[in-house]
Amino acid sequence: MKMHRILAEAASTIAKSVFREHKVLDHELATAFEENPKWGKRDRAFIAETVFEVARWRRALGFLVDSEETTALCAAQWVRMGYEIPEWWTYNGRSAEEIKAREAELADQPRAVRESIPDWIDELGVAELGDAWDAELAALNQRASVFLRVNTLRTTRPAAIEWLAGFNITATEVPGLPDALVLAPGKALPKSLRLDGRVEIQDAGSQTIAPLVDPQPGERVIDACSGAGGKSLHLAALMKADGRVFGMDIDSKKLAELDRRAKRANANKCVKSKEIVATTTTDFAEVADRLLIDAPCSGLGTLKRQPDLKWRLKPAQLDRLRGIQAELLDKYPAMLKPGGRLVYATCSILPSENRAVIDRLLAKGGFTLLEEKPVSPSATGFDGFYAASLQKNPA
Ligand SMILES: C[S@@+](CC[C@H](N)C(=O)[O-])C[C@H]1O[C@@H](n2cnc3c(N)ncnc32)[C@H](O)[C@@H]1O
Repeated sequence: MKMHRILAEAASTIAKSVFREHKVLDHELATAFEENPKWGKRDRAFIAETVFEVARWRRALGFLVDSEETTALCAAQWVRMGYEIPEWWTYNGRSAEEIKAREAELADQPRAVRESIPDWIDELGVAELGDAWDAELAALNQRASVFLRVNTLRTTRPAAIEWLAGFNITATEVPGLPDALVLAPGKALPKSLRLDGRVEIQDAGSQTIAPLVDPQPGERVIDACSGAGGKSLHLAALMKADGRVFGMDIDSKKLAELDRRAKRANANKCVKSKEIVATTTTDFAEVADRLLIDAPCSGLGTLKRQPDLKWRLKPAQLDRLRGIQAELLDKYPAMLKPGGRLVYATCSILPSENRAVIDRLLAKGGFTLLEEKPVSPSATGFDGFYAASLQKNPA
């Protein structure tokens, strides 16, 4: 296979900005694609595969090529992809033949190298998950499938499958999740279909959270960390857009995106965005029948989708996130009616961000645990999530 120099250089530049400047891979890729509209589908696929796999397998590739330089890591990845390393590609590291030969030795390397994860996360995984860490880590290194949630305010699942087939996109039902579809491997959803509102890109694991809130038509539901509203829109659909979902966040840009998405989804009469300010918890005191706290977290359950995250995340950041999680569970339940339901959720698989946070809430009193729902990447093939539903004890 022939490799184009401009594309190879673009991929290496993106990978470098991710590793050296801690840029977010997804954003860097989107910007590069926007700035280069002439790149075709195959060009984009080559760049995306290179940078995603280099980010995913950084340490393993480093072992193969015996270098940590991005140019060398890219060379090792291209060997894995079946390319010959072009003579114009200069890097300090082993040759293609040596790279291939070292694949066999990779199996004998420590897990953190083999599975390509910083030592501190590997140690944390073992400390928190014990024997289960091996399988979870391996699952988090798989390539992610594209999952969709059918917006039942606009269409039905069979009609959505047919609609997508009209664009030559094969989507199949995901067992156990009534609104979920998965695309055939390697297929993506073009932008025009993403902006249509009939379907939303939403991981299957994420689609297990809103049903746990169990919102009923006519109720008032607060989604206290709504971001751009992946779960707010799901809540509104489950309520048949009858009632109110307050999508709250401290980030007004994300709320503006929620407003746009709600309009496309036919949910804008039900979903109202509210920027969180100092008086929000008193303004909304005991207003909600149900409260979702989809807390900021390490995101370690989503490494398949954002492998660059593992190199950006630092122990101090994780400590800070645990502090925020505790603080949100301290403050936001004031917005819930007595007898109402609280759901706490994260996209982390670490018990210290999940059950430990709930245990502290339970120890303080005032809540009864109803159900816990961990989503294991190795057991499901989905992103990793955790959710716990609790009842606020009646007054
Ligand atoms: C896990 S993300 C939410 C994802 C979103 N629920 C979804 O389904 O698309 C966590 C969100 O919490 C927000 N956040 C951070 N600190 C917050 C705070 N103190 N109060 C409310 N939201 C906060 C972040 O801006 C971010 O959007």
